[in-house]
Amino acid sequence: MAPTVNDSINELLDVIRDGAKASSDRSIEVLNLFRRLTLDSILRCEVGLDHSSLRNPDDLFLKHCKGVIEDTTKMPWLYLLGFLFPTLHSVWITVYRSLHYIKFNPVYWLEDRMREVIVMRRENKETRRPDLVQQMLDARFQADSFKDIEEERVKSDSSRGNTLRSMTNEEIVSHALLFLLAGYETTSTTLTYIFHELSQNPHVQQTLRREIMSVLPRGYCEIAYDDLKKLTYLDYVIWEALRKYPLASSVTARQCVHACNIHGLHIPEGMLIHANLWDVQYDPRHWGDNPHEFDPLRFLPETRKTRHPAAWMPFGAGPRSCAGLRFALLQLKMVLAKVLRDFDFQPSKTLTVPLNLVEGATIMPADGLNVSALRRASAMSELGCLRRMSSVLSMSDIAGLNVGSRRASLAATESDIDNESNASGSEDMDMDANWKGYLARRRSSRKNSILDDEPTQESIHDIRRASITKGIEMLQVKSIHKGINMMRRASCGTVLEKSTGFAKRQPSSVVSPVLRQKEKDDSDAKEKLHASISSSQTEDTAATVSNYLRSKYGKRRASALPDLESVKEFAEFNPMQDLVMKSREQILASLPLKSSGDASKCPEMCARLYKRRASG
Ligand code: HEM
Repeated sequence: MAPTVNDSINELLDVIRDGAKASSDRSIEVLNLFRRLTLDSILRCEVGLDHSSLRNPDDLFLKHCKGVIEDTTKMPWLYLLGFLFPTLHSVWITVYRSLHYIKFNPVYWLEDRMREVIVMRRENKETRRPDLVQQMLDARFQADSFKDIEEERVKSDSSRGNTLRSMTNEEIVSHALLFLLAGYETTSTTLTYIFHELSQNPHVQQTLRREIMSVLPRGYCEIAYDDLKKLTYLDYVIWEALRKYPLASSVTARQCVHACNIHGLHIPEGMLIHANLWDVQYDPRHWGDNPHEFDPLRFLPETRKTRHPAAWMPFGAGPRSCAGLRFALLQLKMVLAKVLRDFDFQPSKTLTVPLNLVEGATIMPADGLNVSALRRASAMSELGCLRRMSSVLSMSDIAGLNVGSRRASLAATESDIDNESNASGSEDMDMDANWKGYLARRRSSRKNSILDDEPTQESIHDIRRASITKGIEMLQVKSIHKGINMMRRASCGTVLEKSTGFAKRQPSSVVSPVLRQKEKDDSDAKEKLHASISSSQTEDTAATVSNYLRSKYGKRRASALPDLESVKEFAEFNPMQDLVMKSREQILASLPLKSSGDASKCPEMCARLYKRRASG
């Protein structure tokens, strides 16, 4: 499942990027986006439909799912009657169905599509795939265990006794529909609330991002399931959002089976009981004096231990609690981990707080949610990662380049450098084309099939190799400027300065004096390099470029964080930050260093400062 969800999230990243670019304050409406994401994931994981409502906002599945949820907000009287008079449920269902003759009911459209898929999957044995529908098709039960729902059928066929039976098509259709709607609406609304809280609480967003970056540093394309388990603060953020917004509280009703007394309150048999989750999850007895505050640290293990187990139950409780809990949590974690690596979220100018909520099947923001999505300089989408890999791996080839024979191209004028920036755009396009071509081929190969092949290691490997080859080609066949440009891009966490064309680091608050000196030396080297390129001193320039590139980028690994940031992010996230920084300062002070050049001679410092990987 994780690779399938990964695919959808990669598409989401592109849509966020494009959507934010198109708006003046980079704001995007995320509720609708997340609905499209969760719809795509659930359709892929549940019924094997290769679907992309993220790419196609007019998608019919999306339209009808939205229609179902909207109906639940427009006809609350019918749902209320259902709750008040549950024994008359067959009447309410008939009323609901009859309304179809007045107004088209989107549930029927979805039911028909599910039926088509299931009939087709049952008839065509070659369409097997590891999804939920397949499990239902394969399932076998004791006929007796279905007495309740199949009473008529089992009675009339009593001679069969304990024979096994499979699920009927109609049973599978109704389960599939339930999973589709439950999976589509709840997770997307939860994501919306989480992004709202993150944009309102920048310190939480920052801490969470640091944790994510420390476990999944730049260069990681796919997120492995095991890595997600290491993200504990991410868990706290999700749990706290589900505490503050128990959006599915309206579906936690139970019917009393035996009359009983609870704390003196008599509950007769057959009575419908509804847990008021909003009261429970804001109760100061469990959550302290300020339950309205968004504080993920409420879920620290020691605090959790002392709390009543039923004080938090956004997924319901007991044997009939949410059947999609694990899937929902997996998806929430993957989306947050990937999106926060690439974007910084802030409240949009048009946002009004508190959110205007509306009740339907779930409790959701009535007007969606607008947030501003700012792409981070270090954004590392799958494509970016491939680009960077190709840039970095090509370094082994640059050593072999005959720099001297490229004098002509090194004698570049200022306008050449500008052209080079444009050319780098075309390289980007080449790489984009590589990637898009690969996706298009994958899609067209599945065009007439409902089957979605999982991306194999091989296919990922192929596209990587293609990008690397492309990068090497650029360096060898074209000019060295393009090589330089690629090396520049290899240094992530930097901003490009158009005027000089060289990377300049963001100022860092936690940088030791020696590291500062190193930065200064770096920037001096860059200026010298640029000056020599501009003044066409070809012989010197060739040597300078070659030395500069080798010393600066030659040994960097694709998955490594830039040295300064690695140390900074690790240290800032670590609660031992002060101790770490102090001990490092002490080590630095005790070293006999005269210049930053000496630093590289000191193995201890190299080990501590320069070669540490964030994942180390
Ligand atoms: C953050 C996301 C989600 C929340 C907050 C949520 C919440 C709930 C709640 C409160 C219930 C009622 C439980 C009870 O009565 O005790 C429920 C039931 C259910 N949920 Fe979820 N859910 C989420 C995601 C999902 C997903 C992604 C799926 C499917 C893929 C799903 C499928 C179901 C199903 C099938 C039931 C009915 C279980 C039964 O009656 O036995 N849910 N959910």
